[in-house]
Amino acid sequence: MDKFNFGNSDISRGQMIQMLLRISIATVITYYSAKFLMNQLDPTNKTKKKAKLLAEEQLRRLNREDGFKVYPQQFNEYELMIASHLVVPSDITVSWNDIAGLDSVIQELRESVVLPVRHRDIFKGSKLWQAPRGVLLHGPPGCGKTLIAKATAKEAGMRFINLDVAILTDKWYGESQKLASAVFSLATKIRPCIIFIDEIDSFLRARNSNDHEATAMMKTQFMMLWDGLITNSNSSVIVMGATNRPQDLDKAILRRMPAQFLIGLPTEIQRNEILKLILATEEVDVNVDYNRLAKLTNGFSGSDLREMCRNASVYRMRQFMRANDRGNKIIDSSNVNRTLIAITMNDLLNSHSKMKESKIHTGSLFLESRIELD
Ligand SMILES: Nc1ncnc2c1ncn2[C@@H]1O[C@H](COP(=O)(O)OP(=O)(O)OP(=O)(O)O)[C@@H](O)[C@H]1O
Repeated sequence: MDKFNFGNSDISRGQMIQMLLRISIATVITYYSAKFLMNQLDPTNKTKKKAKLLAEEQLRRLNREDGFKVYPQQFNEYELMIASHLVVPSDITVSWNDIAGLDSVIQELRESVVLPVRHRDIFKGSKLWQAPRGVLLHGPPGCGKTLIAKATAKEAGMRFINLDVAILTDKWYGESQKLASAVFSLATKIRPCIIFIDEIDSFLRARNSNDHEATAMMKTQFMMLWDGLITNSNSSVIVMGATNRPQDLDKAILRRMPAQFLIGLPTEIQRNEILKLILATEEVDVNVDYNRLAKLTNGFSGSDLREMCRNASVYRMRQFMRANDRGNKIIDSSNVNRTLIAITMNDLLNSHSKMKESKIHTGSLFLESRIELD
């Protein structure tokens, strides 16, 4: 029998094998226990699990609704993290018809983005007639940038990744570079796809010496991956960014977004169109004067106009309920006098003056021109 000599004691081959076996089992147990413990201690563990489940569900829905042949198994864990921000086309409820007063922007987006993507088979030989790989929507808050990005995706039949950049920069997630690369590999796998980055300036602002080394590296990598899209002409992946502060963006980023659209505060004519669109689905009294409202709402964004109309409608409903409250009795909807629930000019004027006052207080009323002040 073979004997091994350890110091003063002899060990047989069997004992040697047994010892190696024990060491191996102990190593495996230690490895898995450490992994389990690290998973338990990782504060993002729950979020990651949730994100993975959500991503798998979204990808399954893409298969079901879009006839798209992708399966969660085809994606790595980083791509799944990003896929949790995927918006399935049927969940995008806005279209061009939901945007008022921005016809020229819509027309340009239709020609430069929607048509090349929708008809990419016809123009696949052309190196010039392609959708730009980067589109920048800039302008004050609440004027329709997100609305336009979603409607573009809907009209072009593109999938939409609403990228929350916090996930790339949050130190808890770590591995920022792998996630950044997953953004592009996922988008390419599910193309045609829009990667939408709201407040892109907070993520890709001009680089400076105060940047953390990891952040600077991630930005550089993001741009390299983006360049990969530009050279791969068939990829039909577009990065669409929205910002209130285009001046803060890195020049290198601006170069990668050749299509730039200013979505400014609406003019009087645009406000008139927006008000009509917002109120088109509501009961509105015949005395509502859209021209006057459009004149009065100088400095209001589309989102302010919506809020103004919503408050007017809440006010109308409250008045109606107070007048018709019969204790616990349910109001018979077939018997309601429709003129009593129609929003009136007074409701809108009251709502307007309250909003204007609060906007003046908060310093958020940016007038379009002095002429409209009076
Ligand atoms: N041109 C418009 N036509 C119709 N509705 C509009 C328009 N502009 C804004 N709205 C309304 O305002 C809401 C907010 O718009 P949106 O989120 O697109 O603005 P944004 O420019 O992306 O703002 P932020 O910079 O704050 O993200 C929309 O959901 C819509 O109800």
